[in-house]
Amino acid sequence: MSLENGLDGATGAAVDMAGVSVRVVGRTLLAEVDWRVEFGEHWVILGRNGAGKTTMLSVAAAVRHPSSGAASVLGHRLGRVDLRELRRHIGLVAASQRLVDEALMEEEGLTAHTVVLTGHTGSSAPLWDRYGPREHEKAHALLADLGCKDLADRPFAVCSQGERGRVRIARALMADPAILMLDEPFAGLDLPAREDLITAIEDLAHGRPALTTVLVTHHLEEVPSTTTHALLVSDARVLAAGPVHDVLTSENLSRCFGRPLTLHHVDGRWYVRAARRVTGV
Ligand SMILES: Nc1ncnc2c1ncn2[C@@H]1O[C@H](COP(=O)(O)OP(=O)(O)OP(=O)(O)O)[C@@H](O)[C@H]1O
Repeated sequence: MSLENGLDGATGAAVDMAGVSVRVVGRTLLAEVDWRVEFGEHWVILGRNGAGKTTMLSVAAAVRHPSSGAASVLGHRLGRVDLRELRRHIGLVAASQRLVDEALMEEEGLTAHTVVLTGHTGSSAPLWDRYGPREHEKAHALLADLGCKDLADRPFAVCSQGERGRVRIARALMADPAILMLDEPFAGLDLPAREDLITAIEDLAHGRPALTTVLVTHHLEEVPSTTTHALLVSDARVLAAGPVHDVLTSENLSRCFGRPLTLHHVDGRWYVRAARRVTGV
C-alpha cells in the first residue's frame, strides 16, 4: 500500500472511529467513541479540562493507537498502516510541540521562513538540499496566507506567541496535508491575535475546500464561523456529535460543562455565558 500521492488506496472518511477506547493503567482516557469526519468538514471539539479532547486528537492524528475498537484515518486502519507514512498527510499543530531543534534555533537564529520550510521535510532542522526555489516561494506564500508575510526574516525565537501560532500552521501546510488538526491554537493569544488567527483559519476553509480541519478549543468565542460540525466530550465519552447547529445548543453545553449556560449565535460566531442566579432586591 502506498500513500505516496496523498490518498492512494484510501476510501471512506477522513477519520472514522468505532467503539474506540484508550486506557492507561488504572484509567480510561476515552470510552467507546464513535466519530466520523468526512473530507472537507470542519470540526470543533469542546469539553472540560481533562475530558479527553487531546486524547481524541492524538488517535485521529495517528499518534496514538486505541486500546480497543477500530480507528481509520484517511481511509487507513490504524494498526495496519505505517504510521510515519500516514502522519505525513496529517498536519498536527499543538503549542506544546517542539518544532525545531531549540539549540539550533538559538545558535543560528532560524527565521520564521526557515521554520516553515522544515515542514516540507517534516524535520526538526532545515535540510537545505531538499528545498528548491519552489519550496522557498511556497513558504513565503503560506506565511502570506496566514497573514504574516512580514515575519519571514524574523528569528523564530523572538516571534510572539501569536506569531508562532501562525508560523506553526504555515509549517503544517507545507506538506499539503489532507487534514489539519489544531490543538488549542488560541492559547495565550491576546484579543487581536486571536481574532486574526480565527480569520486566517476561516480564510483557509474558504480557500482550500478540500482541506479537512479539526480544532480543539475551550472557548465558544474561538469557534470559527466556517465550522461545520461539533463534538462535545465529557468524562472520556462523546456527549454529542454532528452538524454544528444541532450540537451547539445551550442545553448540550450546559450538560457538557456541568452548569447552566446560555448560548448566543451572532454573525456566524458563538458566545456563551453562565446563567445568573437572580438575587433578591
Ligand atoms: N499517559 C497518561 N496516563 C495517565 N493519565 C493520562 C495520560 N494521558 C492523559 N491522561 C489523563 O487523561 C485525561 C484526558 O486527557 P486529555 O489531555 O485528553 O484531556 P483534555 O480534554 O485535552 O484536557 P485539557 O482541556 O485540560 O487539555 C486527563 O485527566 C489526563 O490527566
